[in-house]
Amino acid sequence: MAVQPTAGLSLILRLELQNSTATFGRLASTIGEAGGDIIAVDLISAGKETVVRDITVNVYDQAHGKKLVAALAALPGVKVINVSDRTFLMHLGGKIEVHPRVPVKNRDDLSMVYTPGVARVCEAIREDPSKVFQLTIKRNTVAVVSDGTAVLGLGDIGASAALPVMEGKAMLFKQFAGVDAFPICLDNKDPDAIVDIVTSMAPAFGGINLEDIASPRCFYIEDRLRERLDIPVFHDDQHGTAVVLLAGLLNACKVVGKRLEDLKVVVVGIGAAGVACTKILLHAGVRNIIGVDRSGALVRGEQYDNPVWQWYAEETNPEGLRGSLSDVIEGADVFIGVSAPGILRVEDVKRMAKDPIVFAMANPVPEISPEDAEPYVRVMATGRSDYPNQINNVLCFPGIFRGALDCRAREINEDMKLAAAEAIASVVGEDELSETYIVPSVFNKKVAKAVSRAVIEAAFRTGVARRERRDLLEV
Ligand SMILES: NC(=O)c1ccc[n+]([C@@H]2O[C@H](COP(=O)([O-])OP(=O)(O)OC[C@H]3O[C@@H](n4cnc5c(N)ncnc54)[C@H](O)[C@@H]3O)[C@@H](O)[C@H]2O)c1
Ligand SMILES: O=C(O)C[C@H](O)C(=O)O
Ligand SMILES: [Mg+2]
Repeated sequence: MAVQPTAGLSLILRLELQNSTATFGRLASTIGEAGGDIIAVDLISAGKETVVRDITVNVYDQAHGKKLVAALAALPGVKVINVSDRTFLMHLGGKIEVHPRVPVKNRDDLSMVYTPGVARVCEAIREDPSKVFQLTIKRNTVAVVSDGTAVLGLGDIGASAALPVMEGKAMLFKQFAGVDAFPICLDNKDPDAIVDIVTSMAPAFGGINLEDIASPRCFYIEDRLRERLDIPVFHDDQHGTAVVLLAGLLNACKVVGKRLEDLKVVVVGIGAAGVACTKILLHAGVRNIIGVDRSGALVRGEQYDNPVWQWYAEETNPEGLRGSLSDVIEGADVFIGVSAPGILRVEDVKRMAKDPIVFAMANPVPEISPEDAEPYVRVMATGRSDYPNQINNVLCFPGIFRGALDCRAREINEDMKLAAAEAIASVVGEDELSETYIVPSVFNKKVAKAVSRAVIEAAFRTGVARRERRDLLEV
């Protein structure tokens, strides 16, 4: 599926060029003709006969990058010295590190932060366990836990391969909401073992963000952990996604002038994200939702091995539509994809209702490319950073945990999620709303603040906050 060249695949080509404008001209036009997008040109060294330059080029995909490099290597006067991938360069050595909050400059400091002084702090926590929130990292630290079974849309790629995503989540927690998050990838797929491991490590954390754990195991793991722990347990692919989806849909409906209760919504991919998106939409008042997975639409009366699908079939698809995505998409107002790349065909988009809304949220490659869909849709969104309308759980998880940690919430409940969705939607003013601006940018500093404020309010309202309101001023 064609997507435009982006920074997601950006190459730095170190080239030795013969010192003539003709060489550079040929080089630039070869890159342009091959569909590469030149982002930067840097001079590394200059000699009499040759110069060495770094040319940064965005490409479509790896094959495109290879073709482009081969075309350059074939040019007279051009020698390819090295090709590096900027994304890989950003991952060298990992993306996060731990910093001490107080300096340890001498023996006095050492005897306070460490032995013997630390022992009194330990005793204080033993006497009053709630002091762990004041005297340790617990108050501001979240574990990002994955078993590597549903990493983005890449599937079960294992714990080590999941680590770059979990590090990325940890970075975003810190950058957008000041939350210290730690990536924990478990080389274990036994749901009960995962529950035991996470329960055992919970003392160090103020919250647990489950990430990229495949369904239906993710439902069991989250439910058990919520029963066993007194800190928020939040499966981001379920609830973070659902919150942002609802925020986007609230605003998209304003743009197209439709009401939630009148929509026909098709959700494809009835896994972690699809189930949670459906639940939040039902909660928000959407009545006609049809869920489609690999074997077609889920229909009441059928027997499914997955108990969550059994629930799903009972609660959705009021008209009992059967068949494939193509069969059920006729007349739909909204398509929500949380499944796999390229599964939505242009012909099917054309058969949706007037002013269709398409949220193709599979990562890293959406269900349909915006380039293919845009001519036929009114509002188009993906999960990616390189297109407008990024419906991605990063708009939710930093702020929702910020709020939960600050008021020391026991859990993140339905009211807190709805409040978060409304807060995200409200950051885009009515006068700013448009087809290409239904959710705020991830970089909009108002987002995490608005979300955490709304979440704290909802936590107090629903009685799950463990701090006094007045103490929040100290945060
Ligand atoms: N944009 C976001 O914020 C966001 C958040 C969460 C998940 N996602 C994306 O959604 C996708 C699913 O994630 P998940 O965590 O729910 O995974 P999951 O493994 O829990 O669920 C995926 C579901 O999609 C179904 N599926 C796969 N291929 C399909 C196809 N061709 N047709 C119909 N159904 C198909 C699977 O059977 C499964 O039920 C991934 O691509 C992920 O990157 C995006
Ligand atoms: O990681 C993302 O970009 C969003 C989401 O958590 C996903 O699994 O795709
Ligand atoms: Mg995820």
